[in-house]
Amino acid sequence: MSDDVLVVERQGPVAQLRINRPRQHNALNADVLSAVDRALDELAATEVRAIVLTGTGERAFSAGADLHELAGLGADRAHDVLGRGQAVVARIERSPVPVIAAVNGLALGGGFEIALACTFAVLAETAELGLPETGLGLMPGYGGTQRLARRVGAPVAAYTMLTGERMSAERAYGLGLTPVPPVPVGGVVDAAHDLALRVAARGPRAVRASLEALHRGADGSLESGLALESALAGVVTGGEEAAEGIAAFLGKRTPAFDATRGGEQA
Ligand SMILES: CCCCCCCCCCCCC/C=C/C(=O)SCCNC(=O)CCNC(=O)[C@H](O)C(C)(C)COP(=O)(O)OP(=O)(O)OC[C@H]1O[C@@H](n2cnc3c(N)ncnc32)[C@H](O)[C@@H]1OP(=O)(O)O
Repeated sequence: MSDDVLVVERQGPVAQLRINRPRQHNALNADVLSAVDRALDELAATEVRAIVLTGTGERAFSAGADLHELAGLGADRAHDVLGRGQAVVARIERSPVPVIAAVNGLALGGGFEIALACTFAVLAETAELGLPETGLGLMPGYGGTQRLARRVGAPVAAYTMLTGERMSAERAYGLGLTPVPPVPVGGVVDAAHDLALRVAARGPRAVRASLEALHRGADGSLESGLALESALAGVVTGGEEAAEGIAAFLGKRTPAFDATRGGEQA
């Protein structure tokens, strides 16, 4: 399951997608985004429980949209490709299993926007995040204007977009853009995999339902989110997985979630 521009590897319950255009600092072109879309399709049919997304090398996670591809795009075509690109990024955000970005270096423009759409990110100490588009007469187009403002507030989002100033991994951690402290660049993929394995060891249907509540709840009011949470929590609590998890705790043993049937999909 690999295309040249995207390398897909399975390691037990965890899959790794690696953007593989190191000479262009892993710039995102149509081939990369289409390959990500295909990989998500293929992985949806498997029992994968977490996905790690990273880039080849230690210089860049991704330097953003491919500027060669952007050059000369007319407004209509740009609107079309933006829409397709946004759809792939939204798919990452709404993945039923967590997508963990292992940000192995520069994440600029669309590269930062993709990292923002991931469930969470592990940053290399050398990582720098930025939205340089306005300096090129462009603007963020893969959700950065919306997701960054929702994550850190409009003033920091505006400053990042309007100055193009990059933020360090430490600054991003301080802003809450990552739940874990930055790690040495040589260990960022391993750190993301370790996190993925921690998630993969938990109740898979409970994880999926928790993510579904988080994602779908973000779209509406607190009231509608609470109603969604109680509906999902009801199914999960009444399921075989919860029965196994509780029995394992009371029996002072490790839960065998793999042995539980899908039951009613949460
Ligand atoms: C499902 C279908 C979807 C279709 C999608 C099609 C595209 C649609 C576009 C939609 C747009 C959405 C919104 C997002 C916009 C952007 O992301 S705009 C780009 C923002 N990124 C940048 O501005 C970063 C540009 N790069 C740099 O600043 C520097 O390269 C660097 C990353 C800081 C590294 O510098 P340095 O180490 O000095 O290396 P360089 O010599 O500059 O680069 C090496 C080669 O890599 C090429 N390159 C680098 N970045 C890009 C890029 N973004 N696109 C294309 N190519 C890039 C660079 O040109 C060099 O190439 P050569 O000169 O041939 O060696």
